[in-house]
Amino acid sequence: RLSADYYVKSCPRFNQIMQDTITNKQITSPTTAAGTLRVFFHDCFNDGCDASVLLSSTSSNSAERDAEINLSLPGDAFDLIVRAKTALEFACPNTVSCADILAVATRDLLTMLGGPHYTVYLGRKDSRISKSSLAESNLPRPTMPMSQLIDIFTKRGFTIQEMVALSGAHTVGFSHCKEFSFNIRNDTHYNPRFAQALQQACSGYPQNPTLSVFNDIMTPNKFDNLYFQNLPKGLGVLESDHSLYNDPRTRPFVELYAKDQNKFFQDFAKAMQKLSLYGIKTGRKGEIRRRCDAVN
Ligand code: HEM
Ligand SMILES: [Ca+2]
Ligand SMILES: [Ca+2]
Repeated sequence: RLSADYYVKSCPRFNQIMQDTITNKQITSPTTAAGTLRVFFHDCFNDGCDASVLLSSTSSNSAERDAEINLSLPGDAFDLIVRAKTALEFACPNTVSCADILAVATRDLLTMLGGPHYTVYLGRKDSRISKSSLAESNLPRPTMPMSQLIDIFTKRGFTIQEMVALSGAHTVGFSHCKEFSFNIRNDTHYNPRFAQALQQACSGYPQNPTLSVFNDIMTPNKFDNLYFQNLPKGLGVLESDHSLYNDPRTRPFVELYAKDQNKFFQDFAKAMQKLSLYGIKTGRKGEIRRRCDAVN
């Protein structure tokens, strides 16, 4: 039931409105792209790409967004979706789902950063449920052992290679100091000078929880394969980044993508397209929300 031109008749200006909104937002707030990519991932791994992550909590429900693991999702990503939805509701009311907006925004922002293009099939419906209690168990943590990380992906039908390709998303964006600081001193996988620099950058983090560092120190704002080239040099930020290189199950793919950016782009694009279809709701299993932060 999904199709690439799902809104051609019902909302002919869909692509144009998305493009305009995204370009404007990304130019004024350049951290939007990485933030949106992470929001999309966190939505999809929680019961599918159904915009459940966009719902706000109500007096009777604590929504995913308020789960501890999602508190660091940046406001700019949510703001982008609100802007796109507002413009789309004006042009074609009750037509475009928030889940489709998030999927297209993620793809278009990736392209703006220099990443690969892929077709996003459209026609997703929005969820009516969002539970903060489920978020923690569905999402990977940097402190999890590799077996558990692999489990989270394979349970959802993603191979180990697809997991590594998708982790290449850490070629852009930030990590807050609290996600890795406790670990720098004990983990021998860090390049010693890099460990020192990280410690310095994060020295004030208990008092200042907003302190953060780039995920890819070489090209933090460019979507490329430098993330994979960093890992063998001990220049990964999160413990899970280091593990991708240090675990024999994932290392071959890190080496492959470090050598061959085209292969990384091909595999990443395919895996993102697969992610964008994961657990989606169609027909009566969902709705077209009028506002992305509340059920109808
Ligand atoms: C393999 C398991 C993964 C773990 C343990 C993990 C963990 C994390 C953590 C802890 C952060 C820092 C967030 C912050 O402090 O604000 C982060 C950032 C990020 N992650 Fe992951 N992640 C994983 C996989 C993925 C995947 C599959 C994607 C997308 C396809 C992704 C996209 C991102 C992006 C884009 C950022 C930067 C966000 C920003 O700049 O606002 N991650 N990740
Ligand atoms: Ca979801
Ligand atoms: Ca990069």
